[in-house]
Amino acid sequence: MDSKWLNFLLSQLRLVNYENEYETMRLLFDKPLSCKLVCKSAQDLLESLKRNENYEFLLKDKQTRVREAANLRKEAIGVDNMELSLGYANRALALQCFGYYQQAYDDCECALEIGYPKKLYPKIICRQAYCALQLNNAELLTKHLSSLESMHLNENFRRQEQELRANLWKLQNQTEKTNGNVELILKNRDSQEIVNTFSEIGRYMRAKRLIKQNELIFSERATALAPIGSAIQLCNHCAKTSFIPIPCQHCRGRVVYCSLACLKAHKNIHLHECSAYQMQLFAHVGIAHLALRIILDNGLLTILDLLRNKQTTKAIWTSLTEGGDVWSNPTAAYSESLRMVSHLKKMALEDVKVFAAVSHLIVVYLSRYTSFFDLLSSNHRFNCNWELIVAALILKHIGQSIVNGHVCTVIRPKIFENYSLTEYHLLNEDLWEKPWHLRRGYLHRFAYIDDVATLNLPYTSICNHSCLPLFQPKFSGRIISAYAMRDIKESEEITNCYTQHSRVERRQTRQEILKKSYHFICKCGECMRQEGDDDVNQFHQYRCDNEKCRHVFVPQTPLKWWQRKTSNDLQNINVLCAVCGSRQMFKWFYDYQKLLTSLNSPLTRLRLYQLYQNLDEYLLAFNSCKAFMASKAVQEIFKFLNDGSLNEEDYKNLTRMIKYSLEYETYTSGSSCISYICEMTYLWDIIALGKWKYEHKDMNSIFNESLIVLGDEMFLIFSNYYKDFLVKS
Ligand SMILES: C[S@@+](CC[C@H](N)C(=O)[O-])C[C@H]1O[C@@H](n2cnc3c(N)ncnc32)[C@H](O)[C@@H]1O
Repeated sequence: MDSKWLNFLLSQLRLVNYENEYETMRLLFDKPLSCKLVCKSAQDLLESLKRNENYEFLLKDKQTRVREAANLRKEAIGVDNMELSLGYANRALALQCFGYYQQAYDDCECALEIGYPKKLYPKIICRQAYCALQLNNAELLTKHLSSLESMHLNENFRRQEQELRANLWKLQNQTEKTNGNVELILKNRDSQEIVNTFSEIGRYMRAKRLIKQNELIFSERATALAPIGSAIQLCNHCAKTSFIPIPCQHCRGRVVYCSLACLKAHKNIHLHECSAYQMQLFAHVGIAHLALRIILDNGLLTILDLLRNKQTTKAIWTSLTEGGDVWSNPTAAYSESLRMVSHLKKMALEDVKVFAAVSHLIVVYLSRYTSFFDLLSSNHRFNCNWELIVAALILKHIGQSIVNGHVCTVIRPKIFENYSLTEYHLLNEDLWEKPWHLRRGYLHRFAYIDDVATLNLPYTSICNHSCLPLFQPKFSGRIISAYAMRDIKESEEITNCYTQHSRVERRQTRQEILKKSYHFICKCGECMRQEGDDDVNQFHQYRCDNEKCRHVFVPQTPLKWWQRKTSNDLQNINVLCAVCGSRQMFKWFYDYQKLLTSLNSPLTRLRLYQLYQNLDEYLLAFNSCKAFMASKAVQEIFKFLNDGSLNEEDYKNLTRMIKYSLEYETYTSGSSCISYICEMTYLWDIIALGKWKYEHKDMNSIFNESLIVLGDEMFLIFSNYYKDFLVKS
């Protein structure tokens, strides 16, 4: 964030005691002179962001720009609308040939929308009609056939039209699928209830009846989401990660959608964000982006009716805060978000001031670059300071998101080298046999975990914390589903785990995080146990590498020393034997690490397997470091899988390493979690290639239990792979 602007703003914000969001933001909005100055400085900052962006874009050489433009399809520079529409139409054909009919259909729509040449209409309408047929959509097929009727068609298109018409009758009797099931699942909350303690602990969730292991406890659709990092692999509306992108025309493809339906559904939100994306504002504001989305996405505009009789700014604010009529409204979805807890009061004043500055900046942005405030004012009879209200709400939602925001963590394929927008994994022909069916030996490309978005989930957020998780979350786009990890008794509290759980992180570290970010001292069963760290320590047993000692010990700190990023960091590791006090040399680790960079040679791989086998001398029981080393080697060696250069010895050793990692995952986190599934992809590939035989009954139970946490599209990819290559092999 620009330090000159921030310093100036902080100097103007004379916050001595934090009272609430409204009073804090009033300090920036109420005094005319200072208000003018701070607005001007925010405006200058936004203009400079915009200038920098344009300048950087112009700096790129022409070739890069043309390539980017071609990738984005809709970039304004270098490509006119006609070229763009032909680009869409061509991509539609490619997608149609590949079997992505909905995506192909959407691309035809885009082409038509931006000026596809009239004389070529029969071609694109026939294409749409064909896709409609494949999608079993009789209504659309009828529509396109009737527009073809009024066109002059050459012999080829006339024949196509007749074939399509002959197929129409087959469709007309088919019943339409509905989304009723999804709606039902989202509303089904009958196994749990919410209790309010009216104390520090606040509200919590408890079971109303016995909930069985692996049972779905509840589902919730995020009211808002904000992409993490580069958004180009995430549909900004539904949060899917496997799709063929339709980018926004105006913000250089920084916002993409999985379908035209999502683009349209997100239109009223993006309307207020497009300019911000153009100037890359959201790259600077962190969690405040989610706060803004909570307001834009089914937020403030949905409750204007409830505010219509409030005559003053203060009256509006009062109704939105604790005890107010809108705040307490049991039916308004936005009220659920307003009721989430926030700890701004307990935070350092300096932090609150920075959040207030960012809230102010976003309001200046909305006011100068969008019509958001016109919309609010025109829908309200009285003259109120909406800028102040929105700034206070952004600050409120920032405070809430810090404590309640959920990270959407999913499995997805590793981004390919020289990645560009056209290389979305669904379009990568190396991977696919046909849509959603991978080629044999390619499942391990999905062994990556990524945080793709932050989500606002007011219902899930009611769950308090405990250090041993009770449910496993499944993220399918922006829908979270919570599955019981064990039987939950009637009246038992249904808790979530906000940190790393007690089998992978020690009590003190967990407690520090919870205190710092969530402002409470955890007294859960795990934290209160006398021998609280035994569960995690059992996975960190070493034999001292000092020849004179050789005792077994558990290091004090750092526990996961191998996670250091650079080799320099690794050299500075200071792990001491708890018995003799000598610093561990970890020669066995460094020798192993060195080999990881040259595994293209079978001899190096053989040497690595020997070193791996010798690890038991230093790493005891189920050891976290050994699991890390196994997983790392498997990852590296699998880079040579698809070019056929691995031999029988490799497969034997790989299988041994993968099984170790899987067992380690089962002991620490269980088999229904995405880190287990990542390790499992390697084993499935080995099985698919016929290099390891397994018991069908074992595999079936793994299949049923583990994949429960995969989002819908990943589930489809994994289950297709299972049916295509594992059941048959
Ligand atoms: C996501 S909210 C949980 C729901 C919250 N109790 C409510 O009333 O909305 C997180 C906050 O709840 C409180 N909390 C959660 N777990 C707790 C626990 N185990 N002990 C005490 N307070 C807890 C803390 O104030 C924490 O910052």
